[in-house]
Formats: sequence, C-alpha cells, structure tokens
Amino acid sequence: MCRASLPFSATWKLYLERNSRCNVFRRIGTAGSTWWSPQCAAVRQGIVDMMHRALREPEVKSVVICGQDGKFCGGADIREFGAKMSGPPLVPMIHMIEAAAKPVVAAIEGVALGGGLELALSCHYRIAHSKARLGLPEVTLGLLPGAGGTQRLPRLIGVPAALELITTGRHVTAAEALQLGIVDEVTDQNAVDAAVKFAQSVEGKSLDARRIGTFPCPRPPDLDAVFEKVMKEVRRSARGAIAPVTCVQAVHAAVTLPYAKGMERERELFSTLFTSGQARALQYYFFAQRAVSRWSTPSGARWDTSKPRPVRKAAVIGLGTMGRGISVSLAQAGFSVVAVETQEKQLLEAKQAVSGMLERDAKRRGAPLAHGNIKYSCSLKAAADVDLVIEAVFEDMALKKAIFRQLSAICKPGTFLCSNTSALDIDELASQTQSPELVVGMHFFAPAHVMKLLEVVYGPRSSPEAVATAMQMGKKIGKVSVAVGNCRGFVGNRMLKPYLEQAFFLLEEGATPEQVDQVLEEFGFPMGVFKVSDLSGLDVGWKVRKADGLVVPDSTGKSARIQGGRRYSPLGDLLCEQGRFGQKTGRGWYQYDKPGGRVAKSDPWLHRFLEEYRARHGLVARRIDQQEVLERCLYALINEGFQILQDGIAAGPEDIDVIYVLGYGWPRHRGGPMFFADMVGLDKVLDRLERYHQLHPDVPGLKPCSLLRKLAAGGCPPIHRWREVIQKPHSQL
Ligand SMILES: CC(C)(COP(=O)(O)OP(=O)(O)OC[C@H]1O[C@@H](n2cnc3c(N)ncnc32)[C@H](O)[C@@H]1OP(=O)(O)O)[C@@H](O)C(=O)NCCC(=O)NCCSC(=O)/C=C/CCCCCCCCCCCCC(=O)O
Repeated sequence: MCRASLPFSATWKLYLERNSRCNVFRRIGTAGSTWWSPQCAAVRQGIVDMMHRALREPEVKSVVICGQDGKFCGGADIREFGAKMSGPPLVPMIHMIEAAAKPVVAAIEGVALGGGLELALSCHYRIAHSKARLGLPEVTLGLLPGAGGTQRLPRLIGVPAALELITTGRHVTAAEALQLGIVDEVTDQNAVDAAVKFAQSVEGKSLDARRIGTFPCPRPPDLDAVFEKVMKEVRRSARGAIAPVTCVQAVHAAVTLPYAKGMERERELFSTLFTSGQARALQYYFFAQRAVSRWSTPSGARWDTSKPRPVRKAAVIGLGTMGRGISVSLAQAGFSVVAVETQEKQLLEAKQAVSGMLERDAKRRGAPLAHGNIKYSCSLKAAADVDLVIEAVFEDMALKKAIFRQLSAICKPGTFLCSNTSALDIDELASQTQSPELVVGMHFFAPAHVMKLLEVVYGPRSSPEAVATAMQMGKKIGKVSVAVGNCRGFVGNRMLKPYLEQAFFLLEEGATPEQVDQVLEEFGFPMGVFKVSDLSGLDVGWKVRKADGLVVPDSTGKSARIQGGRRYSPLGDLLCEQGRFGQKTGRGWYQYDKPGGRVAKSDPWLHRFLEEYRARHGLVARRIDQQEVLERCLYALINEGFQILQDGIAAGPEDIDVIYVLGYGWPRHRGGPMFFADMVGLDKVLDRLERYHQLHPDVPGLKPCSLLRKLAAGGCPPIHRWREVIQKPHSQL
C-alpha cells in the first residue's frame, strides 16, 4: 500500500490510499470545520480536486470521505456567516459527489451535523460509528439546511420523519439514524475501516438507486392535511420564531416540486433567513451559552485558573419540590446522594416521589434506574462524610442559618456548603459557618431535574475553588451553570422584580391581566407574567413582601400604594388576602375550573375588583397600547440588567441572556434581554426609559442606569464590546 499525505491547511489533510485490491481516497478533516471560512474554502477545494482526481484515475474504484480526529463534520463555522464566501460553493460540490460514477461512502464518526450531514447525504452510502450523532440543527441557528438537506432528507426517510428532524434540529444517535434509514450500516469498530471495506464490496455496482436527489419524494396521501397540521403545530411551538416555519415550507417544496426547482426554493428561503435578526439572535445565543462556562469574578478569579475539587458524594437537605428534583438530577448523573428530610412522614412521601420520578425518567430515556445512588435519612448527621451539601429547605433565612450552623459542625472539613436559595444573602449564610470560603449558592429552577439553568452564586468570601466546584457539578448534572454575584435575587429574580412591578402598575392604570399576558406571549414568552404568577402561586411573593415589611395591615387604604417613598402596588397582596393564590386555589389573576386546574379563563370578578380598586384610589383607567405594555415591562427588566452589569453581579451580557432564556422563558430567537436591547438600539431604549421615568418619577426602576447612558453616549457599541465599557468594582473574592 502506498500512502501520500497532501496537507492543504493546518487542520485538514488528504490521504490517498492504494492497495492491490481497492483504491480509495480518504479525506480527513476536523469537526466544527467550516464550509465558509478561507480554511473551509480550502476544504471544499480539496474535496472537489480530489473527487476530480479520483474520478479521473482508472485505478481508483471507490471513494471514502471521513473526518479527522474521530469526527466527520460539525457543519459550517457559524462565526464566518457574515464573511464573504470564497472557494467552490457547497451545493455544486455536493451535486458533483452525488453524480460521481464511482461509489462514494461517508464514514461518519463523532458528528455529522448541518452541512456535515448534507455532505454525507450526497454520498451514495453512509457508514456510522455506533457513538456518532447526526442531525440538521440549522433551525436552532435561525436557518434551514441550505445545501439540499430539506430536499434530500424527505426523499430518504419520508416527509413526517424529515419534518420532525428539520424543524426541531434534534440530533439522533447512530442507532436511530439506522432505523430511520439515514445510514446504511452502524459499526462498533473503526468506522473508516468499515467504510473502506464496504466501499470495496460495492465497487462496480450500479449507483442508480443510490443518488438521493433522483429519488421521487414520497407523497403522503393526505398531503395538505399533513402539512396543515404540521404547520399549525410548528407555529404554536415556534412562538414567533420564523426558521421552523420556513423549514416546513422548504420541505413542502421537496414534495411538490421537482428536485431542481425544490433546490431553488430552498436557496430562496435560506436567503431570507440568512440575513434575519432572528438568525443573528440565535447564533449569538449559541456562543453565549458556551461563553458562560468561562466565568470570571470582579476580583479576578477565573475558570481557567480555579481548580474544582472532585465531588463523589453529595447531600440534599430538605425534600420539598426543589430538593426532590435536585436529588433526582444528582442521582441520574451518578453521584452518591444522601437525601435528608427531618420529618419522617415527609421523608417517606419524598422517597416515593423521587423513586417515581427516577422510574419514569429511566423508562423515558431507556436508561438504567438510578435508585441505588440515593440513601434517605431523617438526620443531618447523615451528611457527615459528604463532599458537598445542597440545602433546599424553605426560603426562610432563620431556618437556613440554623442548618448552616449545624452542617458546619457536622460535615467533615472541606465540605462545600451550598444553598438553593433563590434570593437570600449567601454571605449571611456563610457567616454561620467555620469555613465561609466553602459556601456558595446553587440556585436551581423548578422543576430542578428538568430545567437546564443553574445560577452559581459567589459571596464575597467564597473561594475560587468553591465556585469552580459548583460550576463543574452543574455541568456534570447537565445544567448550564452561570456564575453570578451575591445580591438580593441574584440576576434572574432581581431583574424579575421591576418587570413584575410594571405589570402591576399597568393594571392599576387600566390594563387587564389578559392584555398584558397577550402582549408578552406575542413577544414569544410561553406564558404571560400573570399566568406565570398563577402557576407559581401568588402567596410566594406575598410571603417575601411581608417579610420585607411591604404589606401593610390595611392594603385597601390609600397609603398602601406608597412604600418607602416609592410607588408600590398592593394588588397581589389584596388577591392573597382573598385566598386567591392562583392555580392551586382555582382563582388568582384568572379563574380555573377547579383548584389545581390548568386552563386560565378570564375572570369577571377580577375585572370588577380592578375597577373598584381604581375607583377607591382615584385612578382613571386609560387605554394602554401594546407598545407601552411591552416597553414598560421589558425595558424596566433590561434597565435592571444594565444595573447588574454595572454592579459586577454578572460578568457580561451573555450571562444575563442565558439566565433569561433558560430560566425565565425569554424567547431564544430574541437572543435574551441584553441582546434584545442591542437589537432595538441602546439609544432608543434609553430614550423610552427617560420618557417613562418622566411620567412616573416615583418608580426608580424606570430611571435609566448610568451604564446604559454611558454605552449610549459612547455611540451604542455592539454587545460583544460592552465588557470593555463595564467597570469592575472591587471585590474581596
Ligand atoms: C456537537 C458539537 C459540534 C461539539 O460539541 P462539544 O464537543 O460539546 O463542544 P462545544 O463546546 O459545543 O464546541 C467546542 C467549540 O467549538 C465551537 N463550535 C462548535 N460548533 C461550531 C460551529 N458550527 N461553528 C463555529 N464554532 C463552533 C464552540 O463554540 C466551542 O467554542 P467556544 O467554547 O465557543 O470558543 C457542538 O459544538 C455543536 O452542536 N455545534 C453546532 C453544530 C451546528 O449547528 N452545525 C450546523 C451549522 S450550520 C451549517 O452547517 C450550514 C451549512 C451550510 C449551508 C449553506 C448552504 C449555502 C447555499 C445557499 C447560499 C445562499 C446564501 C445567501 C446569502 C445571502 O443571501 O446573502
């Protein structure tokens, strides 16, 4: 055998292999490799050149295309989308491969995603390693598979399956790809060797039935009904995102147009998405979600200089809803868990509930049960030998402090003590312990075993090692962890406060919960603020406001609308006084058919109540338009986001955006609140906040933050340059 290496870029190489029995070209490259960048142009050029050579040379009988370092191809380099395209275009290259007169086999190891899978679909055969993952995730980047993916996949696996994969961007395993018919063979051995063998076995055979572009697209008998149904469902779940809808249109073209026309339509649709604001937002978000793992704190502690400590055994204290979810997450990730609930009855209930959650999840994922990983106990002493504790008792500072005092005495030296508080002072908890440097917040979101977000809260005394350990722990249990500073409500809940406040004020001024919710849902939130309030329970906020001394004995009195010299709305308190806690009581901002009911219905009682409330306080209801609802709610929240950046509580806008997308239902196709502000224009956001603050001088949340002013005065730099402007305050971390 002779082997010649023809490197044509730093990371891509071409190997020509010949032996007496078979002549095979192998192309070897890296995943995440690009079709667009100069380097990528070289890749495409290399493929085109080598394909020409392979087709020309009579001794070459077949071709295998594979990747370098065990990865086939992750698709286009998203960072390069804005750049001018050079080198041979992708689509003609793909057509050239498909039209080849010699068999071309894709050897898929690692990933074949986006343009990578489209390349594989142009090959005549696909052999995948059993650990490979395949998919067309373009929709998650605001695009559609624009190199024939929307035309070839339905021809290969049928319209319904292709629609599902293309509109969700879901990755599939090699086993599922085989079942769907995307790949021809799956191997546990070396996929390239298997592909070479396979290529040899098909040399000389007709390729007529192997060119997917020539297949007729299977046409469902009830075509219109199928597409109507899918479109309805996609529109519903897309919540205003345009890419999933456009993907359906492209697949529709595959069924209704001949291949060449379908490709033209795909290109047309791709072009409309390519330059859209949503594509920008989604591509920004893709990098933001990865950027948050490179955390830093104002004092200079960083992800790359702070070493996490290994955690094998963890305890969860308090087995209410959150503690149960956290225990499930830990057990599923293979941690040894000690689950503590001091009340025996509650412990039994929790044990049953956790077992049920684990069983259902194992069934759904086809994974082994993680029961054995959890030991239950009524005593805090059971946490004596664990490496890390997550306290998840009620949101009550006195109770949490007592637990931290006890844990500090019980646990072995060096145990990290974490609190799942959603707002309380981490430093106050740390002060109860002998080793405050070991204390951090781990704020999970409900349901804790489902929601992807984890806020890791560092106090002024938390050690970089403690932050690094909590961040790594989050990653191990499948969360996206964001490191944030210690303040009331941290990032997420702190920003929620001015948002909620504006929603209440809007009701006082004449809006209804239905109107406010509709505007927010049209923006893309899965639920408006009042529906969320009903779902999570009005009593939760009431309890906090009572503890903060905001709830006066006579909430109906005139003075109830001013607290600490600033405007306050007692509307939520008044509803709670009536026992209207939301879904759980069957009444809240809406009415439900029964306590625990899920379907919110407009409630005439609530409308009368609002009218009486306004009359009592001399408020005259006015017509409030959609724009005002949106601007007041969102800009107040964004303004707090700028304050958080200015205070150094979040290191950058990406942290805030990831928290809002993953924890609070902010529509991903709008990038997150800070990205949204950038898109709207910082000068415009500033202008509107100034206007609203003039109209409502007693609402400090509407007073533009000085960082926002500074950025606007500095010419509104793009979001990736904000960090240069943010001044980092001193911290003792
Ligand atoms: C599974 C992964 C690949 C790897 O996951 P993992 O191992 O966990 O690692 P990560 O942390 O995720 O990533 C490691 C670093 O790599 C970076 N990365 C990953 N993927 C990409 C990428 N695709 N581009 C750039 N960078 C990438 C990542 O950010 C990490 O770096 P850092 O930490 O941020 O520094 C996983 O990463 C993954 O899933 N990646 C995404 C895969 C994906 O989405 N692929 C699809 C991309 S889109 C595509 O392929 C498009 C194809 C081309 C179609 C073009 C057709 C053109 C024809 C029509 C032309 C019309 C033009 C019209 C224009 C006009 O009108 O003007």
